[in-house]
Amino acid sequence: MATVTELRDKLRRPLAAELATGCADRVVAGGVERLLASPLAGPFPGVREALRGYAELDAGARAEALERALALLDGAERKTAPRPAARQAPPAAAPGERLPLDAEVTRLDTGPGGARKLTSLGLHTVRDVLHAYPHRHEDRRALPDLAEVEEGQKVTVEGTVVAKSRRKPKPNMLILDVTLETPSGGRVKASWFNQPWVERQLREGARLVLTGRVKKFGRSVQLGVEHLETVEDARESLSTGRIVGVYDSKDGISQEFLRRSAFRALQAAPLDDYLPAHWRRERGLTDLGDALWGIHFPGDEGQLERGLHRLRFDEYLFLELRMLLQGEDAVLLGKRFQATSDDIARFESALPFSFTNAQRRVLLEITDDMRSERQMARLVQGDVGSGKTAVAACALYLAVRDGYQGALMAPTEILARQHYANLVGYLGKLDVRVGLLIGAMTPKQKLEMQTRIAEGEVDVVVGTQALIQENVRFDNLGLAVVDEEHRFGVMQRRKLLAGRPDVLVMSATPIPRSLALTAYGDLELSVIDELPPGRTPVETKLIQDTHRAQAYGFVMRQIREGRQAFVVTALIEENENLELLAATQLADGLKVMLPEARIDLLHGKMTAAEKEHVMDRFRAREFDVLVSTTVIEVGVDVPNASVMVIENAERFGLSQLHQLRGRVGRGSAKSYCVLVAGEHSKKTRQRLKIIEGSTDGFVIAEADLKLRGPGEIRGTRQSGIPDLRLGDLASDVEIIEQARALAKHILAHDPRLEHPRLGYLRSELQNRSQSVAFREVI
Ligand SMILES: Nc1ncnc2c1ncn2[C@@H]1O[C@H](COP(=O)(O)OP(=O)(O)OP(=O)(O)O)[C@@H](O)[C@H]1O
Repeated sequence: MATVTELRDKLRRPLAAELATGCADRVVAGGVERLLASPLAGPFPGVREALRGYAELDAGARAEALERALALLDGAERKTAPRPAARQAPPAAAPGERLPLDAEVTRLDTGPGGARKLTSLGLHTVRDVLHAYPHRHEDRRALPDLAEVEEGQKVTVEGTVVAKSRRKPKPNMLILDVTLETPSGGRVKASWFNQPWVERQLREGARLVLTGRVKKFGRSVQLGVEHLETVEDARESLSTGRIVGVYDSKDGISQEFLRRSAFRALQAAPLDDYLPAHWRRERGLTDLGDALWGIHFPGDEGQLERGLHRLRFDEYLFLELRMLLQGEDAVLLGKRFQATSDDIARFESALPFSFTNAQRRVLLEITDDMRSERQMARLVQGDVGSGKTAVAACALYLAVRDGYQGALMAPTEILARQHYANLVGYLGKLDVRVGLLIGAMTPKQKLEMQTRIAEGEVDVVVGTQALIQENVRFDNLGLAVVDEEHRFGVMQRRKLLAGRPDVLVMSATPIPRSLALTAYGDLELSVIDELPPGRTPVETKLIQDTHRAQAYGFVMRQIREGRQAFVVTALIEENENLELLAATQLADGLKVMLPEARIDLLHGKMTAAEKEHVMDRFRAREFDVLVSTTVIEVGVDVPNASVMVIENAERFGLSQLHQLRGRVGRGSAKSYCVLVAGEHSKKTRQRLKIIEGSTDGFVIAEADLKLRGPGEIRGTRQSGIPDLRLGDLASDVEIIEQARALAKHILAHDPRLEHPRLGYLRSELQNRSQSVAFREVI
């Protein structure tokens, strides 16, 4: 048995080489011949026969011969080996060395360059890898039959190649078509463009597992293949034939690699539970090992659900523990401002509008805090466009009037520049000196700005993280405003707090008030629950991609009226390169479809300066349509843009769609949002209809939760809160209450977690706080 496997493994390498290079290689051929002559191949005359004269065969024939030999060996192996039980457990691997959780990833056997890839994703220890959870899961178990598949649905099918053809419609274009017959007798067609290397796997009679999106032509089903494996490979694969996790990644780091790394970490790490068994039992929580295997490699939906539930519970438990432990020194002395009503009136009289009642109420709450000697720590929450920045500008003005400096920290350079422009607009005419400090500036410019800040020659500084770096010293910082808190860790906020300025956090993430306490336990909450008058809600229309031409016809009419448009494309398969490709193709397609329009592109691979240049030109109306990947950040403000088209809208979370849509409808013109659904299933329609029917962030968040299934995007992207990678504040009310009760119970009996029984829990709390993967949580 061992020899079958060994010989098979040794033959797989040359096969891979043949398929990859497609040409006969003398070294590879020599290796195969030696292998055949070795005792290893002795017991397999059939294999030797299949590979007879190997070195003389041409490239295509070699691969076929190798495949024949491998098929024989597979057969031999199946006869001798007991078949692994259904795909419940992950494939077994040789038991390796045990590694402590804080062992560096270099000790995980992830292949050449593996450790470097992991660290480039911020994963430095085995613990980091274990807790870098997939952000969604894909069901890649082969469908028993194809009767129910829907257009656009991603499915996995297993079957035998019953027909195969190759076409060369142009000299440099090769199209391979195959028809696959599934065990239930269904037929699926699949095509590959310019991928000659897959041809070897597509011979008639080959048994394949394909994953891809369904396209239906009448009753015939066509698959846009994204993943292909032979049935034999699929049996040992971490990437098909099961529910697979999809991880956050970046260019050049494949999902396969990340799955393998998670697998190795799970095998190597001790998964001792830090929660005592009786606590788990009482709360219906599975054990840690089952949960971690369950989130990375679930045997079935049940295990995935159990795992998610347990790991979510843990997140809340640690969050609550941390908050309760920190609570002791919560009342801090801060700055005491005059913040007079005269100054507020002076600020308002310089505005081109008056504050809404909600803005006024929130300003009162803020000024109450500013006037007290307690340090202000307040969260201003308001839907997109509700006027949070205007309120923050007023608070900054009050601080400056009292002789202090103010700072505004934004999550990205685009937003920092935009806030800078807005603040100059609001405060410039009130003789407030506003400065900008961002990473993209030259060292000389930065130094100059730092000096001016230190010497008190700038009143309000706008920046990114650069603002909290060591070498920025304020002369007299009184108020720090942090935009979109969820992008920053609380640690960063604390750094900014050196010198104890009052702190105002702005967020557009809709969280029910009762739950905001958990997310921002140490912040008071103010809500701007009213939009400025005269805003007509953005009219939203959901269409299928087959009606795209009409949608762009409408865009063109808006452009002729002097308006501008955003076109946003979704992230495809977690790969920046593909995303860029999709955006570029879309932009090229639009140039053909809308020849009169001036079209430009914004994507994540541009440098900050390039992005800003594009945004500046868009704001200055130098072009009409901005095609963008999701780098169109929350908060981008181009009031003349009156229409947004969101392609493949089904790939976004609803809250994200709502944020994106908030980029239009910011001026006085009536604005429109077109959601183009690339997938036509009932469920997609139902979800997207929510956005079509409401412009209220809270309503949308709630409705979304009701519809969301376990395999869909969740965590940070949805909730917008970094402390929670899995947790979703709005849906987890019950778990939060349980976790809070347990945290209180623990600390009531043992305020400093000193009991030896809680040793594991204590060290997990500390370790998570230090772990890079949990950096945001601290
Ligand atoms: N009371 C008001 N009346 C009229 N317009 C206002 C009022 N307050 C703010 N605005 C304008 O509305 C737009 C959005 O305001 P602002 O940028 O302050 O909102 P925001 O809540 O910070 O938005 P986002 O969350 O999208 O960043 C701006 O163009 C601003 O000038």
